Amino acid sequence: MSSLEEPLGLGDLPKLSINRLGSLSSPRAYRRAAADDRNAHKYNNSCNGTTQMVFHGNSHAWHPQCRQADSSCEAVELRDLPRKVMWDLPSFVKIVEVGPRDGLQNEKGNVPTSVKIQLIHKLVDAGLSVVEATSFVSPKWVPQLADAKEVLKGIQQVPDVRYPVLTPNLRGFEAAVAAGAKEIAVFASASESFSKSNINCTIDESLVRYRDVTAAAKKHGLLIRGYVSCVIGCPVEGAIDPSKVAYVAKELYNMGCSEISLGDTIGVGTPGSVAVAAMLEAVMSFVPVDKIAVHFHDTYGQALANILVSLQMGISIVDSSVSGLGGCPYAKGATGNVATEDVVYMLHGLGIETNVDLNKLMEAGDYISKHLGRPVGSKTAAALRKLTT
Ligand SMILES: CC(C)(COP(=O)([O-])OP(=O)([O-])OC[C@H]1O[C@@H](n2cnc3c(N)ncnc32)[C@H](O)[C@@H]1OP(=O)([O-])[O-])[C@@H](O)C(=O)NCCC(=O)NCCSC(=O)C[C@@](C)(O)CC(=O)[O-]
Repeated sequence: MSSLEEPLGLGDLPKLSINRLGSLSSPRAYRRAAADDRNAHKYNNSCNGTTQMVFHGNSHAWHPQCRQADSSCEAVELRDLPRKVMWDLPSFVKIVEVGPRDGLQNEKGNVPTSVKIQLIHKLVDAGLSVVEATSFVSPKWVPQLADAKEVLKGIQQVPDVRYPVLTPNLRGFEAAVAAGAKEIAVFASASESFSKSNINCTIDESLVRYRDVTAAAKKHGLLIRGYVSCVIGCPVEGAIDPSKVAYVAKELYNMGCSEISLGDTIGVGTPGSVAVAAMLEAVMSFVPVDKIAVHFHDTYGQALANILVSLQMGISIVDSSVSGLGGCPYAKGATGNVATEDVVYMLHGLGIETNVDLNKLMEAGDYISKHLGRPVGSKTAAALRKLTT
């Protein structure tokens, strides 16, 4: 047993091959790439190649730009540098916004249904194509989402946008379908203790239950998302063996989940070779990489670094929560998900497309933060607001 205050025994995890990480940047590769870029800068613009960082209001990004006033170097913003030092990054990342569900399930105060609906509309308006709307779980367990039916019915669904909802059992599934759900999500755990405290059954019992739910969903032609929680650590059991994560992911994939989201529920993962990379390697043995999503809570401030490593390993689906809302009522010590604004800022900075408008996303973040009566929980949004007001 390890408490949250004690470091998890991650060193005990089995050592798996991490070949895909072989392409991570080395200092030598970095120096070579940087030299190439300096040369390109000089050759293309016949200038001395010195640059300064300039803030571009429209794109909300800092870019290196030539110091020479009359230079045409503006075009040479060293855009390719990230790709030179970090190989294999995807050109597009799909963001799955989980704020209205994962975020609001953890709020102590009551959030009115109309506010939840408005938040979802704002997130879709910002360009997010997947917004997890709510959960059809027992209101005794999660009273915050007791208005699931009203929320789902109240949304003006936009074509081509997905609004998955969590369903823990057939009862929840039927209620979700009756309210108009077109996509559901089942949620299992790689930790026995968390499975028991979150859904009151063992891992294997949950898989039996989810076989019924996914069979029913397939009959109705619904899309199915599968979650695995505690993929790195559990507040009760400590480090979780990657083979346990791989087992649950494989079972969910084989029962018809089209996307498997791997949740670092208590946010203890680090980008080091053992924790996140080994877990992803283990899952990739059973689930195609383009079907895997990563879901990092930011308890230890490691989420963005973990996402970056995941991208380098081929992942292109990332879960996040506007304004960093979130946590799980049944995972002691878990704080919010990584903030969507911070993920978008990082991805755009890497030259990766998301189709998300950061301005509109920040408006959604302001809206819900104001409602909850606290400052916005995204570092990016806080910094950009200071810069532009
Ligand atoms: C699974 C159960 C229902 C088992 O709960 P149980 O108590 O074992 O089941 P039960 O069948 O005895 O039901 C208890 C009561 O709930 C009712 N009930 C039963 N099912 C439903 C339903 N679908 N909708 C509405 N009501 C329901 C049922 O009718 C009964 O009511 P009563 O007869 O006492 O009046 C419960 O444990 C539960 O709802 N758990 C959900 C907990 C939850 O939502 N946790 C947060 C989501 S997971 C998460 O956040 C992690 C994730 C996904 O984000 C990834 C990550 O971060 O790692």
